[in-house]
Amino acid sequence: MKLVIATRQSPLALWQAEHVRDRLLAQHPQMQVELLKLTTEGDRRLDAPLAAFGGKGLFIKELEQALLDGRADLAVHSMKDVPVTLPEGFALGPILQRADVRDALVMPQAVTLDALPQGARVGTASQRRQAQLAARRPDLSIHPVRGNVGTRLQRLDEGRFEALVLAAAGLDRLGLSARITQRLDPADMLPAVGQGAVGIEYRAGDHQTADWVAPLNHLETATCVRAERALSQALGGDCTLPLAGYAQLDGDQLSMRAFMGMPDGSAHARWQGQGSASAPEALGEAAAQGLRADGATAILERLRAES
Ligand SMILES: NCc1[nH]cc(CCC(=O)O)c1CC(=O)O
Repeated sequence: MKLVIATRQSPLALWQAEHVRDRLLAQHPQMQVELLKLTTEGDRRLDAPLAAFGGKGLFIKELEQALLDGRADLAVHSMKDVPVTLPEGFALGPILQRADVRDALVMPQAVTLDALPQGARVGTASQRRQAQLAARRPDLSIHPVRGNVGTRLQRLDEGRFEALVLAAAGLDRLGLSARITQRLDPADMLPAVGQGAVGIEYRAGDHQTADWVAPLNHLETATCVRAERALSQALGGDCTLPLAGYAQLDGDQLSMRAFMGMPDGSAHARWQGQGSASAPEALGEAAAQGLRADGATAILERLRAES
């Protein structure tokens, strides 16, 4: 029994692949699990704006090629970065238990978002984070920053901005929790669809691999992420949209909050509702409809006109 995991080489991607490897070894002690470390087009072009070269899909194309070639059996991803529709021939398998879903502020000089001085510079390249920051603190000035978590922290340490927004899960996984100044309540900064969850992709029809990795699935997380991805899909599935969505499961009840806003803070739409845990996609679609009714249709038109 041998499984090969295709992974990017960023410290976060490696942590996640090693985590899946360790979980597989705990499940199947006789198994041999290897990592195939690849460099993706997205990694090679970390300085270009994401939308300019085709979006986040380019971070996983090389991993999928390795699956097709049979050089690897599975690929491990942050669910936040997995497009809602996979190319033909691939399937999304288990989704592991979600870690801290929240965004985090890293700020050497302030203690809370509200305590940041007027006009403070905040580093983020995410339209979603920008739209929500602008809705709450229109005075802040947004500075685009891309690259791995370490690169972004370095830019902060160089003094390019006063605060940085990153996913708490990424910082925690990298042992950088001590750098977090404030974990933002989802009411203040709603996370991205899939944030904090790690998922496994394999070749469609590879039942052997599917069977081996199936025990890693965390049903509650998978249900929530299904609802969140349905929201994204119903709004066009573009993962660079200023869209946030977070589902939570309580018994049979699935609840969800969604947000879409203009990155300049000039308009936003919100929705909140409940549905059945047995129909997560239906809740995600209801959330998309709710957002549209609250102004997201006009926001989507304005975004399209500006791009
Ligand atoms: N887009 C990059 C990315 N993809 C997943 C994470 C963090 C881990 C996660 O959300 O699971 C990050 C870094 C960040 O946004 O700070």
